[in-house]
Amino acid sequence: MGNSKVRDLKIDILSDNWYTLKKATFEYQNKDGEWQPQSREAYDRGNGATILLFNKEEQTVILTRQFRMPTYLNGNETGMMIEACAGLLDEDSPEACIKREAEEETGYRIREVCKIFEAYMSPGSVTEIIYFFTGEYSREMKVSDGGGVESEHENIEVLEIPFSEAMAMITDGRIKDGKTIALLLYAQANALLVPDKP
Ligand SMILES: Nc1nc2c(ncn2[C@@H]2O[C@H](COP(=O)(O)OP(=O)(O)O[C@H]3O[C@H](CO)[C@@H](O)[C@H](O)[C@@H]3O)[C@@H](O)[C@H]2O)c(=O)[nH]1
Ligand SMILES: [Mg+2]
Repeated sequence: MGNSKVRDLKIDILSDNWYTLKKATFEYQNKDGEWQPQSREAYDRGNGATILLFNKEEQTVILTRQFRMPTYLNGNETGMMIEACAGLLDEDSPEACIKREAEEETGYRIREVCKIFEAYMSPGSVTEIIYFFTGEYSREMKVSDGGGVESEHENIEVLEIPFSEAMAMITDGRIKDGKTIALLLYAQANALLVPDKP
């Protein structure tokens, strides 16, 4: 931590049930040099990784569909979300995490992944940084049905969708997940799904 405009930082834990809700109390030096007391809450659920699995030949991407309670509480009629495969790092590196999650959630054992960027997805309220990857998949990489970890009741549906359809799903609102939109737009901007010239 190296911001000289922040001093006297204290952290209180407001909730420590599944993840951690923290309250940071501190002073922030404003433009006039005055120190102002502030407090901000931050939800800490660790960091995560996500991946766009794509197949250039077939022009398809692998996405997942699952129930997300927080969206159900905020206007998502069914609570179902279409998302790129993603997971929390736990003790793993981002690359090891995303390979593990890809296999658990989608059933594909991906050999090579490419880190494209990292992003705080909700910097005013959630501490999490997400590491973004892309990876090519093909039939022979499929080692199981995926679906997520049984004991965690993940109930994840695996979808294989034409890339053009996935892009249309952003526009018509069927895809409403920030990390998934970022990955699909990245793929379009960088022509990832454009077939190799013969
Ligand atoms: N019992 C219990 N389980 C929880 C709770 N919150 C989450 N879980 C479970 O913990 C597991 C976490 O699964 P991961 O695959 O590791 O993470 P994720 O939920 O897919 O999260 C990913 O996507 C999120 C949304 O975009 C990201 O925020 C996150 O960083 C990550 O990328 C899931 O089975 C989820 O249901 C909780 O409060 N209680
Ligand atoms: Mg997940």
